[in-house]
Amino acid sequence: MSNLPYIVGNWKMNGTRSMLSEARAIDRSTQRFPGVQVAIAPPFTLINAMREASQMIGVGGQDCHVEASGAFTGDISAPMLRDAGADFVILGHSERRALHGETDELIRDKAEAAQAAGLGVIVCVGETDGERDAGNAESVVSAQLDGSLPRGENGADKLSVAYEPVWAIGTGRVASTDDISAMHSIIRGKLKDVYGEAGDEIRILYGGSVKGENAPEILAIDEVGGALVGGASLSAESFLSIVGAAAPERPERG
Ligand SMILES: O=C[C@H](O)COP(=O)(O)O
Repeated sequence: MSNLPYIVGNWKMNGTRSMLSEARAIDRSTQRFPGVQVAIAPPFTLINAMREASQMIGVGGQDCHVEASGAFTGDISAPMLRDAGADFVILGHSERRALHGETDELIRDKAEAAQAAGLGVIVCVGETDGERDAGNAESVVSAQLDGSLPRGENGADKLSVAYEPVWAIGTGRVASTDDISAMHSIIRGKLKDVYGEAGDEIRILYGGSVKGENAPEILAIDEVGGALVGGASLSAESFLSIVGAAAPERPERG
């Protein structure tokens, strides 16, 4: 299990082949930051091309089906992601939970299927603003973790958790450092309950309006092991400013 800071770009439903130039630029510059693990989850259509166009960065999917194959029109399975060159998959993103009705149980099944296929998994959790205003942020996130974390002997393998308060996604509003710190500590406690000692090694990413300007402060928070980045991952320049903020030392020349 790597303990490098993990900076993951989620391109969501953005990007055609013309955007591979951004991925190439990110890949080239990532060589200057050996102390950071960098990855991008493009749309399914770009996974294979991005894998072939890059050497340093991880490439991942944004979702997968529970089954390995079958009559599931429009879906993509975990072994198919592997076959296309993906290393990992993002599961349970709030947009999938809200717009596709994904339940904790389904996300857990997907996570276990992805791990069985050899993929790393990023399980996303996070409360809405209504849930936070009602004082329920902690209980909502805890319940999401209880329901959606992969179990079984190797559940902690290549697993990360992304805390993304829904109200911070794409809004320019960022959770306060105190709130991020408090929630990440709660998540760490839960991971230790579920996985024992292995729960200490799982990286907990923050996501929600992370930019180059706020990344240094966010990434310095105890228990923040990286960032899941949406909008700012779509250009090499803005994404690399976040990667640079995660680098423990000055970049190597190049
Ligand atoms: O997966 C990424 C998150 O939804 C964050 O998106 P954002 O950086 O555009 O707020």
